Amino acid sequence: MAEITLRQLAHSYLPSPSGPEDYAIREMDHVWHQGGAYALLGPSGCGKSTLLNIISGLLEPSSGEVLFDGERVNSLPPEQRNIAQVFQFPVVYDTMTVFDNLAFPLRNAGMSETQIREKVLEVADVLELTPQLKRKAKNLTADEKQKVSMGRGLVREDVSAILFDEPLTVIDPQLKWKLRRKLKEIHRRFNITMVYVTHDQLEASTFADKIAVMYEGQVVQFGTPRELYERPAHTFVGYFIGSPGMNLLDVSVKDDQVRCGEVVVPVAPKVRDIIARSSSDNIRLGIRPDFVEVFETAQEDSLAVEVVNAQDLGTYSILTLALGDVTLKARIDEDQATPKGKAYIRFPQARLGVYIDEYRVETDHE
Ligand SMILES: Nc1ncnc2c1ncn2[C@@H]1O[C@H](COP(=O)(O)OP(=O)(O)OP(=O)(O)O)[C@@H](O)[C@H]1O
Repeated sequence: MAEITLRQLAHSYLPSPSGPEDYAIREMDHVWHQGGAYALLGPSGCGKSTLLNIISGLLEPSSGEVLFDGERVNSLPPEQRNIAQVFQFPVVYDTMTVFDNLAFPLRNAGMSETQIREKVLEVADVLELTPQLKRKAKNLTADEKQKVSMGRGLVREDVSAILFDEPLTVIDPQLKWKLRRKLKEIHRRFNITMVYVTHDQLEASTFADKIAVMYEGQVVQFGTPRELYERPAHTFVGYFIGSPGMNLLDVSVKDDQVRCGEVVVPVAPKVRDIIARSSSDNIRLGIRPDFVEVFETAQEDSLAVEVVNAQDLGTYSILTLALGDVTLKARIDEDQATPKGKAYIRFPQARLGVYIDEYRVETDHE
């Protein structure tokens, strides 16, 4: 069991990196608390595997520290870190039985055969592998093999954390859901710190209590699925989480009014002041499609838009709207009539985020 702290951690695969873009991991501080169920979510190439390999000891970071329960482990090899890692492709000993595969780490640790049997049977039961215990691993299906890989991490009582690197890649879609639930159940039962790497937001939010979103070698937000959805801390989180992603409108202040192109956007005075004071030319207002209010007639503070498209998705529709030269999306429920041609939209102030140089700025109404 361990709390894993990453302190001023950075990693470059290049011998002499010259700028931030040469780093697979840009300097970061982060804590994975003991017993947490975490996901590390981000697009391909953002540094997820690099970070996992640094935690497990397969890779030594260029700078910074990895601490387990406050003890620096940078120079400890993987076998002394007591971290179990489950990779995309199952790692099993094909010629051994499932029982022997699961028993392998325990025999290595010198545990008695009686204890080994007890532990293997317990883990096999949780993973629903009991009927396969006597079978040779080479005769298993891909998902059974992956369950054996997971089981090898779970049998060890000394394990500090289990790191999963896209573990369901080789699993049939209908079984993925079942295995994800299994993992959640295992997490509750064994209370082990688990970090689950994925590029799939659904996988991340069904498994994890908290998600670290990675982008270009940095954790840009660490929060519950709800926090990531309702208050994205970075434009990337707004774009990457949710479907469709958050609307982002380029804005500036002209004649004391916040404008998106030529359209004046009504915002709270505090928001206007923040935008007016900023010297950046990268300022955007962000709002999720489901927080955009849509009306058929003009309302106080509403903006006139053209309905470009309406996509009926059963219980809701996604509208594509033109606000001046800008296109945005709004989601309306099935009980709301779909407007045609002209419509009016309003941005509830509490749902509107201000992003300066991609990061969300705190405003009073939040
Ligand atoms: N062994 C390596 N040598 C050099 N560059 C590497 C190496 N491994 C990864 N990289 C680079 O480091 C960056 C981060 O890669 P990493 O594999 O950690 O990302 P990832 O988020 O896990 O992506 P994926 O989901 O595609 O595996 C990428 O730009 C990648 O090209």
